[in-house]
Parts: sequence; structure tokens; C-alpha cells
Amino acid sequence: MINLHNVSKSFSEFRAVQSVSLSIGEKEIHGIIGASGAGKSTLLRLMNLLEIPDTGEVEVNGRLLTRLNGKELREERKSIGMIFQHFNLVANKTIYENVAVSLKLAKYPRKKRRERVLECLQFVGLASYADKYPAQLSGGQKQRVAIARALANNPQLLLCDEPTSSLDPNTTAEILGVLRDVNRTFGVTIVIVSHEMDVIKSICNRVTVLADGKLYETLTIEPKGIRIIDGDPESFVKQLTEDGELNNA
Ligand SMILES: Nc1ncnc2c1ncn2[C@@H]1O[C@H](COP(=O)(O)OP(=O)(O)OP(=O)(O)O)[C@@H](O)[C@H]1O
Repeated sequence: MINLHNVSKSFSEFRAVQSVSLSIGEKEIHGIIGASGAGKSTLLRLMNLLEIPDTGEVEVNGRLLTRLNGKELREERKSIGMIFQHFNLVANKTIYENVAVSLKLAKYPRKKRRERVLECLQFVGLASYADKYPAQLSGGQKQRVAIARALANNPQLLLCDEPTSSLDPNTTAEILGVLRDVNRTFGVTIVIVSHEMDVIKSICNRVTVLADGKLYETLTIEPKGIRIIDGDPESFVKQLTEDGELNNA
């Protein structure tokens, strides 16, 4: 699905990604983990050419993106969705309009847009929020809208840049559940950048470890599953006292 051949990217003198070669298979949930500044986001953004590599080739779905002209690249990007840590919704557009905009940009047939938007919102459990604005939604709901928007054009690949890093543990678990459903239901290949080991271990089946812009290792792992943490106050107290750090005296 994705083949990176010796891709490198520098910002001024700084070598953010250095000669990375990596293959990601169809329908994988592939994690990218590493320390802050390791080059994770840059590597992800090279996969849809949001960052243009200085050297190397990027192949997605059998097409060498690095050889396409602007028009061809725009066409190819329809099959690549992306979500971000801070959701990137348009504040003065409704939830419906936020999803519809990606269909409009992709010139999706006008008559079918409404049905498609509602279908996507339904999938993420937010059909009844169509007329609300982003500010009226929680962080987890905003990320669901971003997922609906990313899915609207039926992508084969979904790139996720720290998708749960602004969310609390339970909402993180919910969003990971939605991403896993996207992978299982539609067979979408997913690449997740995260600095959170629990996130990577819960749903990824292959993981790339990056260090100082270089690929350190790629491993196959058994996803551990998504753990919903009880969010009631009693459970917080229990977890704190179980650690032996506090008592109720
Ligand atoms: N557009 C840019 N201009 C200049 N430097 C950049 C740019 N984008 C990234 N960098 C630098 O490249 C390095 C790698 O950044 P990147 O965001 O890919 O790392 P990361 O592993 O995702 O880190 P973090 O987890 O902190 O987001 C960092 O030192 C960053 O400052």
C-alpha cells in the first residue's frame, strides 16, 4: 500500500527524516513511535506529500506520488484521508458543512453529497449533531467529525497525526475504537503517529520506531486491545490507592 524508498527531508540544515525506506501493507494498522523531534509527523506528512521529500520516492497504492504533477497528485490524494491532533475543523461551519467541504473539494456528485455526509456522520455516531458547530462539541466528538470528513471520499489510506493526544484516556479509547472499526469495516489502511506507547500497543499490528530521523526498527506485534478505563471518581481513588502512594486516613 505504501512504499517509501530512501526518503529524506531537511528543514534548513536540520535533517528531520534521513533515508527512510519502509513498506506498509494493505489493511495494516501501522504505528510510528519515537521521542519528540524524532521525525514522526514529518515522515507521516511525506506519505501524502504534504512534505515534499528532498530525495527518495513515495509510492502509495501503486502510484509514485513523487512523479505526479499537481493535478494528478490532487486526484490521488482523494484516496488518502488525514486526521490531526487538534482536529482542524472549520469553526464557523456546521458539522454537516465541515464534512461536506471535503466532498465539494473532490467534486463528488452534488446530488449525492447530502446522503454521503449523513452516512459518514452516522458511522461515527454523530448524525444528530449535523447542525451544531465545532465549539458545541467535546474533543472526542470533534475528532469523530474529523474522521467522518476524512472518510467521506472513501479513502483507502488514513493518516493519523497524534489523533488522541488532546484527549483523556476514555475518549482516547473511544477514538481508537472508531479507527479500528474504520479499518475492519472498510478495509482502510491506517498509519498512526503517536508518542503514547499504550495507543500504539492497543490497535497496531506493525510498528516503526524512529530515532533522530532514522528508522530504528520495524516490528510486528499482537494488538493488545482497547482498554476502557472507568471514569467515575471512585475508580480514580481506587487506582491511586492501589499504587500504594496514598491512603484514606
Ligand atoms: N516546517 C518545519 N520547519 C522547520 N523545522 C521543522 C518543520 N517541521 C518539523 N521541523 C523540525 O523537524 C524535527 C522533526 O519534527 P517532527 O514534528 O517530524 O517530529 P516528531 O517526532 O513528530 O515530534 P513531536 O512528537 O514533538 O511532534 C523537529 O526538530 C522539528 O522542529
